[in-house]
Amino acid sequence: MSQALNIDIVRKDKDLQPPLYAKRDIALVRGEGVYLWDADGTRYLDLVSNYGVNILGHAHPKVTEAIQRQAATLVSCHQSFSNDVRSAFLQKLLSIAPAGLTHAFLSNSGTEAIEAALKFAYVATGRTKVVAAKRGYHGRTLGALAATADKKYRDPFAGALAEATHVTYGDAEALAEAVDETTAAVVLEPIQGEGGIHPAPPGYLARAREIAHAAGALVIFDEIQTGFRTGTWFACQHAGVTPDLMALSKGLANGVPIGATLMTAEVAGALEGGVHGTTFGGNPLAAAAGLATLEALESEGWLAHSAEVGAYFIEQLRALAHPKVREVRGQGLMIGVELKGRATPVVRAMQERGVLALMAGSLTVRFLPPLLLTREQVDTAVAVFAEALG
Ligand SMILES: Cc1ncc(COP(=O)(O)O)c(C=O)c1O
Repeated sequence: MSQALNIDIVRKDKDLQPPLYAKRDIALVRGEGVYLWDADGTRYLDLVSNYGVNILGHAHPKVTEAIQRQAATLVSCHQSFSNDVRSAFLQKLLSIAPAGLTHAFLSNSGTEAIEAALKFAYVATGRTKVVAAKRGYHGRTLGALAATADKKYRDPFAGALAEATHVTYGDAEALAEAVDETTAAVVLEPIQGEGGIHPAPPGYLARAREIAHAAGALVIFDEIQTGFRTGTWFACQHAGVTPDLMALSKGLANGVPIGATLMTAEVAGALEGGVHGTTFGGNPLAAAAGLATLEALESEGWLAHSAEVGAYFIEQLRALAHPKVREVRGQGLMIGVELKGRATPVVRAMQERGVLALMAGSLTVRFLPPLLLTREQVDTAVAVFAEALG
């Protein structure tokens, strides 16, 4: 394929949409496993996996087969009708959920999963105030945006956002001060993703649950980015803390749009018809992809693999002891390298060398690869990262 073809696609993609994204200058057209190809036929090692979505890599045979089979059977089915594949998916999802989360509402994205969690917490508590964390990211619909901290996203909509207080992540004292008898929910990521890959300090999630419950508020864990990626099904399982509501999306169906809001029987019991709804949520296509994804994660042993390879990745990054690196943080295959300077040039230099990485904030290079990554591919990634640092 010619260079002109790639540039032409990039230009149209850019010109025909509102300018909401800082575009990278390649057009990706195909993926297989941990690799992506652009329209010119250049191959990239994918440490982005669509911002953490393609947990089983691209075109995983079992997920592809499930999608093809379901596409030829029944794509769409409103949740007012029952469906065989949706039932099987829900059963599987709730069987791996932390004990106590017994019901799930299905939607189509991360922000929708949070939006539902907030509404359910409002209804279950009869309150509307949210306490969330500085650096926290929970999506950009108006409800979810109230919980998101970044002023850049919030300020244009300040007048339209629900009441929310943002406290320093990891500071239980600050949380205890902010939570009161008007608080519906405390919303936290077990590891902050967009905010720079910051794992919760030991004991923080358990303390947050205690503080919330003492005030009659609920705890929402946002596992949209952490889910399936940290060596266990869910990151809160490392801390042994179960929330009242848990939001999932990204990796859950390996690329088919999906969101899920898991909840306790108590929260489910407080909801009634009309509280929330969606036309596409729970569609059989996404359910089939989700079921195949969860089954493959389990039967092929990818959680244990990601714990092992992730620890190796972190070890190799730390071993670089590069003077431009401030800190390496993460768990499993959710890894951030905070630099002493801007991350953009490093991410760009890696792309030029055939490795795709992400930013998290302006200083952190973020790696969210498919769990399929091997030690050899880690070695390549670390060598390219070191070269890109200069
Ligand atoms: C922790 C977290 N919550 C919520 C979201 C929003 O998900 P979506 O972009 O699917 O709406 C994201 C997306 O990056 C996320 O990382």
